[in-house]
Amino acid sequence: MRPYVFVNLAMSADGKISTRERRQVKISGADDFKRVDEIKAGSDGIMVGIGTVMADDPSLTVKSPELKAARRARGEDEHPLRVVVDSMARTSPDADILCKGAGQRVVAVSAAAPAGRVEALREKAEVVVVGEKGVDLTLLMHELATRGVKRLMVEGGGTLIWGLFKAGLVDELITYIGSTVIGGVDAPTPADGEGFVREDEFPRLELAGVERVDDGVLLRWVVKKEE
Ligand SMILES: NC(=O)C1=CN([C@@H]2O[C@H](COP(=O)(O)OP(=O)(O)OC[C@H]3O[C@@H](n4cnc5c(N)ncnc54)[C@H](OP(=O)(O)O)[C@@H]3O)[C@@H](O)[C@H]2O)C=CC1
Ligand SMILES: Nc1nc(O)c(N)c(N[C@@H]2O[C@H](COP(=O)(O)O)[C@@H](O)[C@H]2O)n1
Repeated sequence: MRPYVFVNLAMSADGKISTRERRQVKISGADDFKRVDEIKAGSDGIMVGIGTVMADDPSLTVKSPELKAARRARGEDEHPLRVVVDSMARTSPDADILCKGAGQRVVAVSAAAPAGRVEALREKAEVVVVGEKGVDLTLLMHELATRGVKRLMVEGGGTLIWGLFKAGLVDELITYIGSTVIGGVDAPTPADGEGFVREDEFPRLELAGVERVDDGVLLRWVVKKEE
């Protein structure tokens, strides 16, 4: 049992999701940010890796007052359950994702995480231990499903997205391609990590939507199930 997992990200025309300094950059325009807010508000959970928390310090809150009100009217928290994938419990207890906006948080750590940092995080979030040295994403998905997460949005970054593809845990990939070039061999891309080598390992995608948004294009891909 696991949630439906969809990845949403914004990349430049040359396929970069940030600069080589891993600084947060604005790739999307106003219409795309509105779309992202809507799909976030329609999700039960939203997940990022610790690399994104340290680079961007995102809150991952729903921004629109109307969307927050609609969630409350459905009996939901204003914001989806926020999840950080963080083997060594490096998330700062002062991170925006733990401090901004009401609602529940899960920090997924491994058994190797230092006890003191885990205890500090327990003040702000539920800490789930899944995996020995790194976070076992399959076990984490099961834990999230038992907490009622049916639709999970993944906001990045590239290392986490790679890990999810590698584990066969992605159902849908939504990419906004913006009208800019970032460049840099070390700039992060939508799926980093070690990468696949054999063609028979490559996840296969079916194009489910193409739409012009702002000055860029939104692509929706559905991951084909293995036959
Ligand atoms: N344009 C966009 O849409 C977005 C851009 N970004 C950008 O992405 C960059 C951050 O990406 P990145 O550095 O790759 O960091 P990620 O957010 O992908 O976090 C990666 C970290 O997650 C932890 N992790 C734990 N278990 C796993 C696992 N099983 N698989 C994969 N990762 C795991 C690892 O750290 P540990 O071993 O310590 O647990 C790993 O280094 C930033 O520059 C940010 O601005 C981010 C989101 C969206
Ligand atoms: N969709 C999208 N477009 C961009 O241009 C971006 N830079 C990002 N980045 C993601 O948005 C997060 C910010 O979240 P908060 O506003 O703090 O809630 C950031 O961390 C990236 O995940 N996304």
